[in-house]
Amino acid sequence: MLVTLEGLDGSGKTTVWAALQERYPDAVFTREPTDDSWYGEAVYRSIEDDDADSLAELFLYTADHAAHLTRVIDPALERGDLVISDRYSDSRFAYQGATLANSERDYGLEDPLEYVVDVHEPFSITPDLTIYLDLDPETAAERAGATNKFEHADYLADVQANYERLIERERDRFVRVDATQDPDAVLERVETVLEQELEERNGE
Ligand SMILES: Nc1ncnc2c1ncn2[C@@H]1O[C@H](COP(=O)(O)OP(=O)(O)OP(=O)(O)O)[C@@H](O)[C@H]1O
Ligand SMILES: Cc1cn([C@H]2C[C@H](O)[C@@H](COP(=O)(O)O)O2)c(=O)[nH]c1=O
Repeated sequence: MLVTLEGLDGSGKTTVWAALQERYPDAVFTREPTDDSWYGEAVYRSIEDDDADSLAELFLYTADHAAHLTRVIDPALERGDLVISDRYSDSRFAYQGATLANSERDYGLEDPLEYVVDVHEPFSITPDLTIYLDLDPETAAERAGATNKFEHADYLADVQANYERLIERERDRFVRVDATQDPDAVLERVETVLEQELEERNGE
């Protein structure tokens, strides 16, 4: 089963992801951008470049995703492992959807979010469950510390709007968790959601 954690920068995904490792010692814990491949390194270079071309950046993230699927996700799912990823394709749909929409250059994309979804369609795997840590853009930017070009409230507001579009059309896959709660309460809620999903699947 593939479970993904999504949300704005600073919403607490990595905090939850790290805590879940104690609860699920046999699961495969992974993340995007990857932090153990040259594809991921290329993505981090782009994140640091305020003038990066938005379309090129989309394809760097997508290349990292493709290699991540081949190297980590596919084999783990084939073994029947539980996979928990800190960010996954919805991050691309929401973030690059917003970046492309706001780009100075006109790429001729009618609906950037749909374009990014379509790029993934032939080769990617849709998660079984996506936990969305819901936080307002201002608090998210504050918690994240505004250390990169994405961590600003006005940009994160556009990203949030894109996440809402994604949630609206896949209500069964997404579970929203209130990320304004204290970290223990957030973790407890995430664990409950995950347990319920695992029980349902085991009972099938
Ligand atoms: N529920 C919470 N309440 C208050 N602060 C939190 C909460 N969860 C995490 N934090 C703090 O917010 C900051 C960002 O948390 P974290 O790195 O887990 O977020 P993230 O969603 O993974 O961010 P990013 O996407 O930018 O990597 C950290 O300082 C963390 O300690
Ligand atoms: C996977 C992915 C990530 N991003 C952005 C979101 C963050 O600002 C950075 C780095 O991610 P981290 O969780 O803070 O380490 O990259 C993105 O724009 N598109 C993506 O697909």
